[in-house]
Amino acid sequence: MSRRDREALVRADGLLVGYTGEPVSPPTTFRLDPGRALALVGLNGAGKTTVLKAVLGQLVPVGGTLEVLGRPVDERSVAFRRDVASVLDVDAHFPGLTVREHLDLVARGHGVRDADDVVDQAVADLGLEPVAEHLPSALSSGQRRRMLLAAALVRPRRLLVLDEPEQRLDLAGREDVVDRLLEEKEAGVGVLLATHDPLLLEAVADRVLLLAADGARRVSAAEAARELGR
Ligand SMILES: Nc1ncnc2c1ncn2[C@@H]1O[C@H](COP(=O)(O)OP(=O)(O)OP(=O)(O)O)[C@@H](O)[C@H]1O
Repeated sequence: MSRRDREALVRADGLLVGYTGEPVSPPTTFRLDPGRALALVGLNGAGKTTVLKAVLGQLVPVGGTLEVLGRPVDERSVAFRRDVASVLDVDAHFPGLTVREHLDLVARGHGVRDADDVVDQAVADLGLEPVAEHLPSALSSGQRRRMLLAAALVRPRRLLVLDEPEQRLDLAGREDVVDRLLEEKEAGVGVLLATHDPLLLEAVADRVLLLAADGARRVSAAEAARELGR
């Protein structure tokens, strides 16, 4: 394996993902390097989330090879849990903790030393100040989504996996996410996302992989954004 290959955060080769042994999308081949962003696009049901679940170790691939951080996925390993942050479409939060308490718990649970500063920054970046002391039940769906995104940003990470981070966000929220993801890339984090948002594609994605029934192929961000904008 070359040094470049060893440094890849994700390498998929002929990857087939699906449920009960049945692939839901064509084989996909891609790699993601530090400081880069790869976007998966495609129609509803094309298999984007399923690919992300395989990368996160929530599903065993049906075929092909998949390596994350240089080895087959083992989501139980300490290194994997330390280095991989994700936000899927799951409302994963503690109902009895305020926004700030939730973020603080995530940061401290991951051993972040300057947790107070990191949490303050994420609260500000995601526009959560007005609701920082609120319980999740008192948040709008977009504010809850912002909290979940913030939770991924208060913990250490080398790889950030996001499933449609634009969901339920207003334009200002989507612009906040763009700004944060550009900072993530700048800091050397690799970003793997599924999205339907032309803004994210054009502003953040370095590569775009289109999943379609007749095969997966690379398209330009502009081409994908045009398709999605229709
Ligand atoms: N738990 C499951 N068991 C069986 N099939 C599933 C399961 N979850 C999803 N599928 C099927 O897998 C296919 C791909 O779903 P997936 O959620 O990956 O699509 P997607 O590209 O993320 O779509 P969307 O744009 O709607 O989020 C769909 O046909 C879906 O019905």
